Amino acid sequence: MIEFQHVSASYDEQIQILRDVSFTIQDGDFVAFVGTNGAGKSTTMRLMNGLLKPESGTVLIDGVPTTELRTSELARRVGFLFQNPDNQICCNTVREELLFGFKATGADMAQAEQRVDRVIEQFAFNPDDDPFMLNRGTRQLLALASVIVMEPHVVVLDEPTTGLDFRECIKVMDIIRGLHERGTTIVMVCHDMEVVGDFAKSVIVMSAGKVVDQGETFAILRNRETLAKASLIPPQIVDISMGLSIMHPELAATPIAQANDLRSMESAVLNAAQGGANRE
Ligand SMILES: Nc1ncnc2c1ncn2[C@@H]1O[C@H](COP(=O)(O)OP(=O)(O)OP(=O)(O)O)[C@@H](O)[C@H]1O
Repeated sequence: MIEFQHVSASYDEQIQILRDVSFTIQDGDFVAFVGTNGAGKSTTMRLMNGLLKPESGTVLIDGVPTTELRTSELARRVGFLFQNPDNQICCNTVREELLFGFKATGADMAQAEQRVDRVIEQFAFNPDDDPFMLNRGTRQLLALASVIVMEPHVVVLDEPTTGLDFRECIKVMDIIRGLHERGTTIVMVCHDMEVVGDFAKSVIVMSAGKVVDQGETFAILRNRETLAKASLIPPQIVDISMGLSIMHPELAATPIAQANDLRSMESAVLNAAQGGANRE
């Protein structure tokens, strides 16, 4: 479990970046942090992996303040994927890169070699490839794999799909969904509301260094006040569903006004059409 209790933070003690931020992320959740540029989302992520310490308030990982956890212990509990894989990759071969976290935390290397072999197979990597010669999407997958291989309880992802094409984005998100299904807690910063709607179970909305709303994904993505506060545009189907129920108030009580994805919109529209045909 991750708890932020009245956390304030800054980089240079002059400008306060986070102000009195409180939230709880339960084990096994899949949470998306959303909000405008500069809202403080990445800063919040840095507080979770101890790269930044709170100026006031407490960040607790499994009940222990991050200020009391050694960096290696924190790294074992919370895996972190940076926005740019090139800030993460530092070794000359794929295999070395996947072993790096184990060496840095003094882990059992026999077990490490086994896990690395499994991940190389799962991702279909060539272990001898030079990471810096790989394309952007594969470097992102390698950075993700080097987090996953450590099997942390929590994986924090700062905009995991930025710079990826559609196919690469689906591949990365499918791997993250698989992790979540196997019980890993996922915390993700994401600007793409389609991705948030498709994957996240809950959403925390930030604006100007504060949490302005939090809750179940579609309760947030359907809240006009919250969307306006954080300048968010909901996923397309949600936008259409909300728009239709404004333009046609008689639809507000029908499944069309509740449709959050293409499949539920399709069945709501077909049902409505069949109802209309039966009445004729
Ligand atoms: N290393 C740093 N030193 C000083 N100020 C920083 C640093 N990193 C971020 N900031 C400032 O902190 C504020 C919050 O930045 P942060 O990156 O946390 O926001 P964000 O919500 O993740 O934004 P984005 O969506 O653009 O990534 C911004 O005003 C930013 O300029």
